[in-house]
Amino acid sequence: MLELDDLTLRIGDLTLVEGLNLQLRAGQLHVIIGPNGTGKTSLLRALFGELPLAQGRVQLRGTPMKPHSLSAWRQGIGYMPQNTQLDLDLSALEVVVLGRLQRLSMRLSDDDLDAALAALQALDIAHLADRPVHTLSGGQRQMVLFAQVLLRQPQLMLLDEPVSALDLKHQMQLMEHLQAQTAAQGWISVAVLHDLNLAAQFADQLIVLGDGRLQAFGPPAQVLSSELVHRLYHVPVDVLHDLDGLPYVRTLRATRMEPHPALASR
Ligand SMILES: Nc1ncnc2c1ncn2[C@@H]1O[C@H](COP(=O)(O)OP(=O)(O)OP(=O)(O)O)[C@@H](O)[C@H]1O
Repeated sequence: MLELDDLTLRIGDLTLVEGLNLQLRAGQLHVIIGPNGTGKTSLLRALFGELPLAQGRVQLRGTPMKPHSLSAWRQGIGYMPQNTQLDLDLSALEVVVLGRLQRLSMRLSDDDLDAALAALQALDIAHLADRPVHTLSGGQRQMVLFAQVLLRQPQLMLLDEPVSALDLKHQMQLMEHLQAQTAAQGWISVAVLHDLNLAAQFADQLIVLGDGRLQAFGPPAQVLSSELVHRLYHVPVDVLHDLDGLPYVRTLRATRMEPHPALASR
């Protein structure tokens, strides 16, 4: 369990997130949704120990996060930040092996290399293994960094917009892998997504942030409503349900473009 108790985050005079209480369970995929600038990235950074807590407590499996022992805290965390720029003179395989950094001694073991290759294969990107990472496309980099955090075998997985550069096939591949491994390995996974339909399809629990506060928390079928989406994003939507009862969001246009009169008469 990851417990957030009365968490408040500030940068200077700006309060980013206030009074957040959450209990996130092992084996579940939690997806944070919410408008731009509402504190999603800041929350992940705080959970990784990159942004100090202004107030409140965070505990992972009973162990509190403490400012003087952050490197120990981070050992159990797979963190994939939003920025996936990789100006390194390393191959994709070498970048993935860095996921084992906390365990690497002077030499790489065959086991480390096998695990890195297996992670690339599981994500269908083994063909990228020898490519220098600075030559990869944005989507390829994102997949390689995902393989790297998988290799950490984290207790807590923090992913900031992990599919933002991915095509449809790779979005599904990454999310399916994350969901399956979270359940199988008992990870506590937290991912920020902007795509509400992807969030509804894969989240066990949605964490809905708006105006720096928790607006809703729970399974997508209970949480996602037209009223909530409209209140958050000020966009008219219908929230419909598929045959499995999963919600999906259809955006509605408030106005329709009329053809220019000169074109309409043609
Ligand atoms: N280093 C910083 N200095 C000043 N303000 C910051 C800093 N980092 C974030 N903020 C502000 O904190 C607020 C929350 O930012 P954050 O990046 O957490 O939002 P977000 O929900 O992840 O947004 P997005 O969906 O656009 O990625 C924003 O108003 C942002 O401008």
